[in-house]
Amino acid sequence: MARPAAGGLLRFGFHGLSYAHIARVLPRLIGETAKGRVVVAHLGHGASLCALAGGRSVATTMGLTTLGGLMMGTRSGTVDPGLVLHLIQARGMAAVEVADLLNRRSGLLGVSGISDDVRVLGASEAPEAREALDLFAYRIARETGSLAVALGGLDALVFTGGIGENAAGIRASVCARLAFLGLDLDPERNAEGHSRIDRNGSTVAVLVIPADEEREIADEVGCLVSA
Ligand SMILES: Nc1ncnc2c1ncn2[C@@H]1O[C@H](COP(=O)(O)OP(=O)(O)O)[C@@H](O)[C@H]1O
Ligand SMILES: CC(=O)OP(=O)(O)O
Ligand SMILES: [Mg+2]
Repeated sequence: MARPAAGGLLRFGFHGLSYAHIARVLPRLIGETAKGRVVVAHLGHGASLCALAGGRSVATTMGLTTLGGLMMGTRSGTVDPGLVLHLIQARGMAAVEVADLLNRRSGLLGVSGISDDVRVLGASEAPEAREALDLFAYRIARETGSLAVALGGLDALVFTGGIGENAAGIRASVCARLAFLGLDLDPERNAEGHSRIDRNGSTVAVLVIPADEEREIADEVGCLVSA
């Protein structure tokens, strides 16, 4: 029997419509591999990862709120819980100020001090911009490693969302850090924006699939209407 959640609090995860769409289209793109161990990286203003086993979510990086997991445009992602206590107890910050700091003034914007937009940071020559993008890619790769443990390995990695679909440099930086898993990115296919961007012989398939949450909503409403 499932245990009742503490105070009704649940680990929700987010970007579910995006992940549902990927799980739906993946078999057409990679066949039987779609039934294996897949990590999907939804990288937009908000960013999260989802581990799919047999097409079903078994772990995600966001939890009760959209603050957890990856570093994002303006959100910190996971931090030491003691940091929050320190800011309140030792620095005298109000809870509302901490919430504003972690949600709206952290992430790519906070680290770079320049922008939350990957396009602006990619075009900047400031070392802080480079540092922010490197940290963003490092956090994605590190959390992908964590989800690979949850899955017991990795057969496919999918990039989606505005950054996942368009930022070839971020994809390359993430994939380089995951090469030890047997993931071999094809730099040309990645730069040219193909949907399949791993090299022949890569033990991990790497794909870029456009997010289509609207299509998922339409399909679900269609199912309800025709039921
Ligand atoms: N051509 C591009 N190159 C790099 N990054 C891009 C590009 N286009 C959009 N982005 C990034 O995508 C982000 C928005 O992603 P999107 O998935 O549209 O957001 P949302 O979470 O609001 O749906 C922007 O913050 C920007 O950093
Ligand atoms: C859940 C979430 O972070 O949404 P968005 O990516 O639209 O900010
Ligand atoms: Mg979106």
